[in-house]
Amino acid sequence: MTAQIIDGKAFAASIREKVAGHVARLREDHGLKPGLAVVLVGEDPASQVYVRSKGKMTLEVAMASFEHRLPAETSEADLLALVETLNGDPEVHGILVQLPLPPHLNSDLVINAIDPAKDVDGFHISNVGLLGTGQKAMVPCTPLGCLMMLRAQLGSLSGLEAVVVGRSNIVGKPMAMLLLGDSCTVTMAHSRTRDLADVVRRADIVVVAVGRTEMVRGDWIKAGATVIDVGMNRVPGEGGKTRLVGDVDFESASARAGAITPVPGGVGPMTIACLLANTVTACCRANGIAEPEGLTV
Ligand SMILES: Nc1nc2c(c(=O)[nH]1)N[C@@H](CN(C=O)c1ccc(C(=O)N[C@@H](CCC(=O)O)C(=O)O)cc1)CN2
Repeated sequence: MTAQIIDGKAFAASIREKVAGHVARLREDHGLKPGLAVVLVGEDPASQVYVRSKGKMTLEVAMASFEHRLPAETSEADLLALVETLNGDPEVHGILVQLPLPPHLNSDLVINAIDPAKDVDGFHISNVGLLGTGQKAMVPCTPLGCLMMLRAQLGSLSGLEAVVVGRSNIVGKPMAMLLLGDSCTVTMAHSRTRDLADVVRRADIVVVAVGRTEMVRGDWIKAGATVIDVGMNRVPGEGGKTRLVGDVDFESASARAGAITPVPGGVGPMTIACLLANTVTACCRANGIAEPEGLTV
């Protein structure tokens, strides 16, 4: 079997187009302009790239973009004061603090200082609790993007066996909650799971977010399974350059899977598209306007 490639880049473009339509309607019908504030502390090169993309794409869908770049040595008190200001700013509907933060800053403390209604990352403890109890939450962008791709690929997920490899707060745990919400039978596995290959082999859906280069091999994949690779690992490439590879060995896995996301061009682009979608959702909720269909779960 040769897997169908799930084109996250094209899917993300279609979501951004939908978001742009909703932004136009919010302006025409309600005089509203959704605004997203992104806070970057320090100069981590990858974070700088992501924050630049977020700002550019926010403007492309005609939302307001507020970028705050702070020096690496910013104190926790100063960062918390900025979050407080953004919480009170009526032009800001979504707040995102780019992770990772420099080690002297407590990211849990900072994230939990964000107004949960503006927490477009869905990382605030209130949103985690709402998602975990099946209530209306802000849903973390990467797992939201994965769920959208799975639904588009498979239709109903009800009753399917799903294995999530990786237990991070940003991807693994919320992904498991979302799959449970869609009535999958969910197993959470991780790098210390015994007989991991056998656990993965029983899955109709495999989501891998474990941060280990090409750890999941083709012979771990059940024939016809849908494989979502969230991994983003930089490895040496040709001519002294680096290249990006996932947590799944793409070549061998695509020989067995029914469908698979590539890296790059799979899950990554969905993350920013879902961030824009969450900002529209937050703006609607803040103003008592019915939320557009299809932008969240
Ligand atoms: N506050 C947050 N911090 C971080 C998040 C997050 O969701 N919220 N996620 C990641 C980084 N991230 C967005 O912030 C992100 C990662 C990757 C991509 C992406 O489009 N990747 C491309 C490849 C890009 C490249 O070549 O480097 C792809 O996979 O095709 C977008 C956003 C950590 N921090």
